[in-house]
Amino acid sequence: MSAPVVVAIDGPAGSGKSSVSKAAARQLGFAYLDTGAAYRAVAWHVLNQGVDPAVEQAVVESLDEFGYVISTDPDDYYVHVNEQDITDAIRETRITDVVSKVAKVPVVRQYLSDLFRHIMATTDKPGIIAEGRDITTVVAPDAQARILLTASEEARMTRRSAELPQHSQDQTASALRARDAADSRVSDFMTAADGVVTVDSTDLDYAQTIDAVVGVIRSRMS
Ligand SMILES: Nc1ncnc2c1ncn2[C@@H]1O[C@H](COP(=O)(O)OP(=O)(O)OP(=O)(O)O)[C@@H](O)[C@H]1O
Ligand SMILES: Nc1ccn([C@@H]2O[C@H](COP(=O)(O)O)[C@@H](O)[C@H]2O)c(=O)n1
Repeated sequence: MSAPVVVAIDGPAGSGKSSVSKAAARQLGFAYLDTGAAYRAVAWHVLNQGVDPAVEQAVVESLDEFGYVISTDPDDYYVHVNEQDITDAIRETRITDVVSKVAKVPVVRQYLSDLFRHIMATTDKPGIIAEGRDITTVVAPDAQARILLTASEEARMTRRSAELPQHSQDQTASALRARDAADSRVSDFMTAADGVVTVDSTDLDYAQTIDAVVGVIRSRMS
């Protein structure tokens, strides 16, 4: 069997990485890997164990008990830790607020990056789309298609606010800015590295963005 096509997509919070990657994977019959979900799962696990996410050594030790399973089927998506379904729990604000603290721990990054590479290499689908912050640059710099999915800060805030009507727009905007600022200290997902194609969705609707991403992937496969 030939090696799967690997597609790497990075971008800032709210740029559409998860929703667009999942839809593109469905269209192409590919697997879908949400790497942010893994960092969120570590954050959930750390809090669940009563560990302070700011204490690096304790976060690293918590990985010993981290029984992580993620689905890569875009039509049947779930995240489990130690057999508990945390698919929805990892989207809670209490997780989003601390995830950058665990994501900056080098041992956590190495542990998860190895796991991502293993999942990519062993997919039974003809290809896999992995999205996150450092997939084009660190996790899979040799991917067949590498995309930076961006949108203006204003567009990203508007989209995220629509998902969180219970929060004020100011609250949502400052949380998103703070997370991008913290994550930017670890990975560069605001500028495209050499060979990475930028798709700017600021003036595209959701369907147009999926078409643009699928178009880039198909162009790299032919
Ligand atoms: N081009 C677009 N036009 C309008 N809405 C969009 C577009 N792309 C994505 N969206 C919507 O924007 C919201 C944010 O998208 P999504 O959650 O996929 O972003 P993300 O980059 O994965 O964010 P995060 O990194 O914070 O998890 C979703 O509600 C999604 O449906
Ligand atoms: N490759 C990645 C992916 C994610 N992160 C960290 O996880 C957080 C959650 O990611 P979402 O895409 O689900 O919003 C993100 O804020 C980063 O802290 C990462 O470091 N590298």
